[in-house]
Amino acid sequence: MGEEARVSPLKNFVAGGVAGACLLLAGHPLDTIKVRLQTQPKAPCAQYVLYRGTYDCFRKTVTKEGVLGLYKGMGAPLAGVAPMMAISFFGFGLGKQLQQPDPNKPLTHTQIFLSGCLGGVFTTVIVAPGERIKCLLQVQASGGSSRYAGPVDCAIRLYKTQGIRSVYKGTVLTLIRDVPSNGLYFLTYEVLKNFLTPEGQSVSQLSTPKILLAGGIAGILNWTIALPPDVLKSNFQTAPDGKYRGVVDVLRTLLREEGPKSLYKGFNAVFLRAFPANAACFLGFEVALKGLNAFVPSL
Ligand SMILES: CC(=O)O[C@H](CC(=O)[O-])C[N+](C)(C)C
Repeated sequence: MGEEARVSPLKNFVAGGVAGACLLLAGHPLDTIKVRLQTQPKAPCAQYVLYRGTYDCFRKTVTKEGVLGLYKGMGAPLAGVAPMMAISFFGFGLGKQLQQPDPNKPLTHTQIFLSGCLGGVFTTVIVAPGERIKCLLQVQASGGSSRYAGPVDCAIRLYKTQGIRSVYKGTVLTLIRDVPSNGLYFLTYEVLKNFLTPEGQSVSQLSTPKILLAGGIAGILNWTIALPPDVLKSNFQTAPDGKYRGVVDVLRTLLREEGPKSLYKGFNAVFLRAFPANAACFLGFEVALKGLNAFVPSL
């Protein structure tokens, strides 16, 4: 693999930022639904459940809060997703460069996977606090209370009351979610890009529908392994302090109270979102990269 020209980590960083903005705009409404479904309180019987499913959650959110309700909690990701994807693409590019001293020697699948994993390690520094704040805001809106006025207020209060540990609550689960899924994400995209490139053509000439297809599938596969740790993370990060003793305790509690199916809570919302959001993400990346190559080739 790898007849593609080598892209500098800096170009990956800038184009990754554009990719992140596209990902957020296309995916945030379904992300709100996902978090609300994942964290809704367990009802004594089906009749009292707050949201009966993806459509029910969508309908109730729009009826109660308007369409903008779907964009609740977007302040933190807005400031977080673009840099997160910028760092993710940067880490991926750096990982590839570190493992490929000779640009003419193609990388193996394992090396591509490991490059993606490196991106996942780097992003955790900003993703863990970003997710903590985002989930708290999404859940408080769904519960009807407004303890935090917004992302900055939330970050300040968490920091003031319990320090940096509270802001970074859920870091281990974020690593468990993002390191392997990042590896699979980039590996899938690169493999599909090569597969979809007609014989004798360069991968950089891939058509828009094929980029969308490769990006969308990469997003879906990424979530098949990211969803169970994501459910644990959302529950852990939004739980009152002291409710869980740690990662294993959240897993045990969820399995005991709601069974193994609970690890795929929010499945419909996640998979409905994954394809369009990640298709938009990779298209944004490729378009931005073409722009950078044309206007700032030396970057
Ligand atoms: C698990 C996750 O956040 O996936 C990201 C894409 C998405 O659908 O939000 C991509 N990445 C694996 C780079 C974090």
